[in-house]
Amino acid sequence: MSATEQTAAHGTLAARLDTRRWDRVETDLDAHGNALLPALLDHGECEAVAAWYDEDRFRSRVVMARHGFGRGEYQYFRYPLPELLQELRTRLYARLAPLANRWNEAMDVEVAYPARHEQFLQRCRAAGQERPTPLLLRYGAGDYNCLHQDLYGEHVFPLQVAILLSEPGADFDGGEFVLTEQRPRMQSRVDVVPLRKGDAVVFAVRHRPVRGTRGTYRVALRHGVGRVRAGRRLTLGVIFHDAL
Ligand SMILES: O=C(O)CCC(=O)C(=O)O
Ligand SMILES: [Fe+2]
Repeated sequence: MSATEQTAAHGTLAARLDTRRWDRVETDLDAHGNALLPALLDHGECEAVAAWYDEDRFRSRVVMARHGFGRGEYQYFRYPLPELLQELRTRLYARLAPLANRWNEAMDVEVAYPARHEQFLQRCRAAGQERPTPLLLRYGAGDYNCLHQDLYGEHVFPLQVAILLSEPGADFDGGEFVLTEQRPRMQSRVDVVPLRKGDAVVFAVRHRPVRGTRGTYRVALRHGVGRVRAGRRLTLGVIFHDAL
């Protein structure tokens, strides 16, 4: 079955996104700084996207060990993005922009995000952030991704999405997606997100607002991937701001 036929079997991406409980996604993001979107892609789509890794679709490749980022590698797509990825990026942005605006208001950040992704990309471009940031990551046995934040310039959209393309327990072991939160004057807290093949996680890029007894404060987040114990693990990363 082709990727297009698989999409038809699972409903169009637009229909799949429309039937999600976005109110619950927002509740989870507000409470935990991350939310699971189960089965965002079907297995056929995951395999098709994973196969892109060996195709000529990228502007650059990063070997993580060379930069102290961990072990494994990733590639940044070049424009134009593959249609499925372009559609994911545009549609997810539109769903998440209202929450991003609410978060900024809560954190007293005077940046408002436009309703459409293309309008936000124009703002990025005007500041020299023109290079696409969506990426495909590939890990083998022994690989991991150190805790980090995906910041690429002055303009930052506060949420991003990662989609697991491989099946834990079958394609790989270990390799858990983890998030840490650094709260002011407190010890760090960790959250492990139990992703299956095709599931996505939406998470805070850098900060999120937390309501305390004396008003709202800002918590700093970082994300990473624990050591892959065996097999191969691929992820599609959807970041909404472009890079310098
Ligand atoms: O491989 C992963 O699950 C993490 C990928 C990542 O760091 C990202 O999408 O920004
Ligand atoms: Fe990342």
